[in-house]
Amino acid sequence: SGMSKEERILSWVKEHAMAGNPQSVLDAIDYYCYNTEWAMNVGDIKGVIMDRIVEEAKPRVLLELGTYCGYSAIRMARLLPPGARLFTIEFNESFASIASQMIQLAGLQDKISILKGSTQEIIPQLKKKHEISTVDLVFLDHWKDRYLPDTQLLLESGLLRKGSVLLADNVICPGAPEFLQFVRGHPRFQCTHYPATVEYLRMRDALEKAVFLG
Ligand SMILES: O=C(c1ccccc1)c1ccc(O)c(O)c1[N+](=O)[O-]
Ligand SMILES: [Mg+2]
Repeated sequence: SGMSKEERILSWVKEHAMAGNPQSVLDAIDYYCYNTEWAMNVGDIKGVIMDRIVEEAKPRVLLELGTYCGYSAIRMARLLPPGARLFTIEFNESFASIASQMIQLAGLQDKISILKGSTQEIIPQLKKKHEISTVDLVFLDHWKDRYLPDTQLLLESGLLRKGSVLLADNVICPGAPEFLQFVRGHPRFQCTHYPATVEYLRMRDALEKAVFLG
């Protein structure tokens, strides 16, 4: 009974953002989560680091693991040129519904496709079902113990090409130690660590970028 936290965030955004203005949607989510209720959006501090990495990589096919309310999908898609596409996988039905409405409000529904289901079932289907050859950038932000198995699945599925960028949230907090050890020790990944803070808090966190060398 009653609204979920994610529904409360969505109604705040509907009241305070401007339709068709992605930045105003991001700002409204961040304002609510700084001032009213914490939520696990990547946020503005790590978001600015993400912006730079996406702008440098100029990806045309993006994959996100863990949509939640759509904040990071909107953050990345707002930077993309016409024709670029972002596919985002979400297991939780209510999160997917909230995200769909956020993305609609941002006016980015033509760039973003929400794929409902688990990463382990959807990743192997991407080539056939969504006519994807390889992905240029992957943002990992789902359950932290899935970062490593899903990275291995991406490799096995032939979805990474020379220069594909893996960008992982929360490698410090909550942490993804097995993923970090794997990519940092792997001869075909070039890793960069971006220290930051947990969204809306002062606690330390970081993004890790791992570029596949082919
Ligand atoms: O796991 C949590 C978590 C753990 C405990 C309590 C609340 C959230 C979390 C925290 C910050 C994140 O950026 C994030 O992506 C997640 N997550 O669930 O994927
Ligand atoms: Mg996160």
